[in-house]
This record gives sequence, C-alpha cells and structure tokens, in this order.
Amino acid sequence: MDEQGGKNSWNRPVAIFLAVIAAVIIIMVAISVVQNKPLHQKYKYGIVLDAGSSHTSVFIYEWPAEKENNTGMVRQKHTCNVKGKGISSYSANPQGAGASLYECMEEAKQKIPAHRHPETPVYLGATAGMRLLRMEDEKASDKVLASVAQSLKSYPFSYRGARIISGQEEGAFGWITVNYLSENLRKPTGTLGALDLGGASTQITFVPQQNIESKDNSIDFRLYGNDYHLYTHSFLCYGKDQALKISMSKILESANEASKTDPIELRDPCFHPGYNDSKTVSSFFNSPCVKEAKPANENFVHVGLGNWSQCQQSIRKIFNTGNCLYTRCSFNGVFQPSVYGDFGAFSAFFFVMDFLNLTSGTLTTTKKKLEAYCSTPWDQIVKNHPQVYKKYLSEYCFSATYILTLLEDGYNFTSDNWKDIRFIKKIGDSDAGWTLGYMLNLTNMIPAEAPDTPLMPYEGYVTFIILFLLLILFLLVLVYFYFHRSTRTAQKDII
Ligand SMILES: O=c1[nH]cnc2c1ncn2[C@@H]1O[C@H](COP(=O)(O)OP(=O)(O)O)[C@@H](O)[C@H]1O
Ligand SMILES: [Ca+2]
Repeated sequence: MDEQGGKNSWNRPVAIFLAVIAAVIIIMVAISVVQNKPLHQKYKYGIVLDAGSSHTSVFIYEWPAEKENNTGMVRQKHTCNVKGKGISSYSANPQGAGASLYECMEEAKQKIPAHRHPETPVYLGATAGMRLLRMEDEKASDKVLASVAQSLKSYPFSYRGARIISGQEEGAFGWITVNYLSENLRKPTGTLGALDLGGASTQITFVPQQNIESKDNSIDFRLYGNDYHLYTHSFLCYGKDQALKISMSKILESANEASKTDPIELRDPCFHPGYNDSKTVSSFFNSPCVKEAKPANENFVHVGLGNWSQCQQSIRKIFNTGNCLYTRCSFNGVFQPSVYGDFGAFSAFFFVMDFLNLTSGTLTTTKKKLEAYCSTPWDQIVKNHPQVYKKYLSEYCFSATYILTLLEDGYNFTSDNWKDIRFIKKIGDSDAGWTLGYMLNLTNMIPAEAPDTPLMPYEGYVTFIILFLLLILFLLVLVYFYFHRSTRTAQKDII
C-alpha cells in the first residue's frame, strides 16, 4: 500500500500540474491566434482624374488599410473614360467641363463603399492640353479648372485639388508608377525608364549613367531608403496629335506656295494612297504649337500618298537637331544623357505599336512592316478594320512613323538598344501612367526610409504558433516521463 501510495503521491500532482500548464498555454495561444486574425481585409481608396489633352480618365485605386507603406500594395480597382473630349476643349463653355465628369464620378460612388467616401482623396491633374490653353488664354484655363473643381467638390469624397501638373511631374510620376508596380523600388536591382506619349506632349524619364548637365532636367527622390537621381524631360507640342498638326502645317505651307488650285491639295506621304478628305485650315492652325502662317484659303483637300520614307523625311523636319549647348542633346537644344537600361513605353506608344503588331521585333523589321502598312491602299485598310474609329485608323501610319523617328532620331535609341524598349499598357492590374505615382506621392504612401521589417503574414504566424505549441507539448511529455522514471527508480531503490 505504501508503495502504491508513494508512486501516486509523486505522479498525480506532477501530472495535474503539467496538465494545467498545458491547458493554460493552449488557451493563451488560442486567444492570441484568434485575436491576431485579420477580421476581414479592410481596403482604402483613392481617386485620380487624368485630364489629358484628348480625353479624361478616372482611376480608382485600392490598398489594404494596414499595409499602406509597402511597395506593390496599391492596385487599380476601376477606370472610367469620361465621354467626349479633354477638358481643354471646353474653353468656350467652361461649365461643360465640370458637367462632363458626372457619369464617371457617379460610378466612383458605386465602386467605393459608402462608409469610405469621406476619407477617399480625389485629385485632378491636367496635362499638356491645359498647358497649351493656359499659354493661349489663361483666363479660359482658370475657368475650366474652377468648373472641374466645383464639380468634384459636390461629391462625397475628400477633394484635394484640381491643377495643371508640370511636365517634370508628369515624367517623374510616370517613372514612379512603373517602378512601384514592377516592385523595383525596394531592391538594389535596376529601374525601368519611362516613355509616355500623349496627344500634346511626350515625356522621357530614366536614371542616367552620365552627369545631368541642366538642372531643369534633374529630379531627386529618396524612396524606401534609396536615392534616385532622375533625368526627365517633357516636350510640349510633341504629343502625336500636335506633332501631326505641325507636320501638316509645314506641308500645307509649301503646298500653298506652289499651288494655284482652290481648294489647296495637301499631298501627305504619311496617309494611305487613296485617302482623300476635305478639311478646314482652322481645324489645325488652332494651336500655339503651329507657328506657320495660316493660309488664306479655309478649305483644303487632304490627299494620301502612302510613302513611308518620305513621311519620315517630313517628320524629321519638326526635330531641330542642331544648336546643342551641352555635351549631348536629344533635339531642340534639350540636354539628354545617353539612354540607359530598360524602358517601359506606354500610353500612345503602346496604343499605336500594339494596333500595328509592332511591339516586338528588331528596329529593321519594324521599319519594313511599317513601310508595307503605310503603302496599303486606304480602302483596303478600312475593309480590314471596319470597327475602328476612322480618325485613329487614318493616322496610324503617321503616328507609328512619328514614334520611330522620335525614338531613333530624337532620343537616340539605336538598333542595338531597341530591344530594351517594352511597349506596355499595364503592369499587373494597373495602367502605366503618371496618375498612380501622383497619388502615392501626395498621400505619402512611399516613405523616404525603408519601413521596419514587415510583420509576419497571418499564415506564417499560425504556422509559427503551431510549431511552438508542438515543442511545448513535446517538452511536457519529456518532463512527464522524466518524473515518471525517477519515481520508479526511487521505488526500486526502496524495494
Ligand atoms: O486606342 C487608341 N488608339 C490610338 N490612339 C489612342 C487610343 N486611345 C488613346 N489614344 C491617343 O493617346 C493620346 C493620349 O493623350 P492624352 O489625352 O493623355 O494627352 P496628353 O497626355 O498629351 O495630355 C491621344 O493622342 C489619343 O488620341
Ligand atoms: Ca497623358
């Protein structure tokens, strides 16, 4: 009896003690696991309106509420294209600019949960169309901005301003967008240059290897603890729509001098053979980019010739490659270091090259394909693409020739580094463009210093806790057997 009693008096309290410890640990761990579980993912939202020269787009972004400062966390949730032309086209009717935003802003109200509306920032940035309007008529551009501001304030979001952004901002924020989306910013690996082609301006931004000789072209950022020294330039009037106006006005001027016919015939190598359309002179002598004297005749006939190499010759005339006061220039006396690294080419660079299936291939094969395309008769082109908006369709030969000339003769890309240009629309779910970078900057979502090591994700945390629990149980079992054995040894010794 004594022996039994001796064994029990050792084992039972130890077993009870260990069981209590195990129960307490299990309960604590269970509470901790339940408490740390993200209830359900909470999102925050931001809205940016890209008021471009040709049209306005509304971008809605979303990101997990607790992860604002991590790279790659913000994604595009929705886009809406505002009906009609860009806001600068409302100069004679400014109220129309604000009213035009109605449908897309109503859509934004539907897409963003109502309880988030008051804290959702909304920004409008206007680009080159409004820069040109401001140059021509500052009062009119102020009225258009006031009209869109008034409209945006009438929505339940947090209005944060409507302004004309500078060319440097447009270039730099495009660069931030593509590098944020490619998750290049927290790694020591290289960055992606940004090439943006709009209707009224074009931007080039990259981290150069050479010194930046003009301070207007230099922008510094400190992002996630890394310093970036960027080269950027925005060429006003060198978007594809303004470039077409300049190019046509130059051909028209010489046609006007030579021709006695009325209306004048504008024989254009950049349009397809068989293309023939009556146009008015005022429809393109209506921009501060066009410097040529306006011909007296109001009407002219636009006749296509479909000659790619002549087209390129005529486009070259709009790039002035002399007069460089620096060690190297792109054109019009603008300093540019040699292009370096990979580039993402987006917006109209993508629309045009994608439509013509020219997004891959060498510079030589690209030129060959384009030559064949430009010489295809207009009726054949229309037959092949019955759905496509005729204005876009008629201009693709010009636009693509312009793109090749800008990249090769303007920015000095060569057949060797042509492959470094990637024509892209999106990275992941989000469009490449300046809007995302603009919002990230204004909401301080890219910190200058790298955030502390991110918290362990929930799944990792659960695994860690389970392993910890197994280890504790294993130790308890070991302790139990240790006492069990020492009790038995003690009993044997007694016997
Ligand atoms: O599907 C398309 N095919 C060809 N061009 C397009 C398409 N969608 C948009 N674009 C062109 O892209 C350009 C966009 O320019 P945007 O309106 O952003 O001007 P900005 O950036 O100079 O202010 C315009 O020239 C527009 O015509
Ligand atoms: Ca644009």
